[in-house]
Amino acid sequence: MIQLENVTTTFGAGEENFTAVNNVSLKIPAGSIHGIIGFSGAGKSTLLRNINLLQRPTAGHVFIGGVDLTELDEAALREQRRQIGMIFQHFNLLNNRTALQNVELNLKFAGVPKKDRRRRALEALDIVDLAEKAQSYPGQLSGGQKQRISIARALATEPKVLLCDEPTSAVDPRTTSSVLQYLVDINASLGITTVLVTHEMNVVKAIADTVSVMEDGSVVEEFALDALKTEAFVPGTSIGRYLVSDELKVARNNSSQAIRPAVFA
Ligand SMILES: Nc1ncnc2c1ncn2[C@@H]1O[C@H](COP(=O)(O)OP(=O)(O)OP(=O)(O)O)[C@@H](O)[C@H]1O
Repeated sequence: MIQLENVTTTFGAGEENFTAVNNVSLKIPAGSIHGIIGFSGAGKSTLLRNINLLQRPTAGHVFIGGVDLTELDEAALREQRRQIGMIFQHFNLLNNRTALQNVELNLKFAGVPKKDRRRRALEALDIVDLAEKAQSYPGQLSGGQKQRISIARALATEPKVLLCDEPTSAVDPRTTSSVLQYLVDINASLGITTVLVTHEMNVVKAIADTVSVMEDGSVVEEFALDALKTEAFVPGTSIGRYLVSDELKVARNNSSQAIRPAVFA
């Protein structure tokens, strides 16, 4: 179980300070998939990075499996972080290393003995069906393949928690489905608790069990995705209602006529 208790993250100091995450408390059951959704700037990525203390909260506590990460010294925190994998929107692969070397490097950072690294890296690449691309460099791979390599890199250390920061924002819709399918299959087969940040409700609807809606640094609403499937369910906040309605909202007004080039008149 992941438990956040009154987590606040403030950037800057004095009058220039800005609270990106404001007093968030959250419980995410072990083995579940939890979505964090909201508009740009809502504080989603900061909250996600609070979970592995990549961004240390200014206040509050982060428990994983009952251990309060905020109370640990650096050595103990490094140890705990081995249980937490992370994937990013832009993959964050090293371009001068092969897919295999990218995965192996993460195992090295995690303290896995050299003799075990190759086997474990290949096993992880196999989970995302990319063992045959082990010797390819990131520049030779598609966006979807790069994201699968980064999933393999995260999985290689056998984490209990997988943090995903906009994992499908940089890929096309078909590739989105494939990446999400891997995340769902991995969650089901390995029981990894998955937390996924996105601004797309479709992504949350496709794979999450529960969702937190964020606005201006706060979690304003939480609901189970099963509830969404019942016709009577309506989110309790206006942003929740906005996000679950899938329509693209684009305002057109008459003033746009005024800036039309004469050629279209
Ligand atoms: N290191 C930082 N220093 C100062 N301000 C920051 C820092 N990181 C984030 N912020 C600010 O905190 C707010 C929340 O940022 P965050 O990236 O968490 O939002 P988000 O919901 O993930 O947005 P997006 O969907 O655009 O990625 C933003 O206003 C951002 O400018």
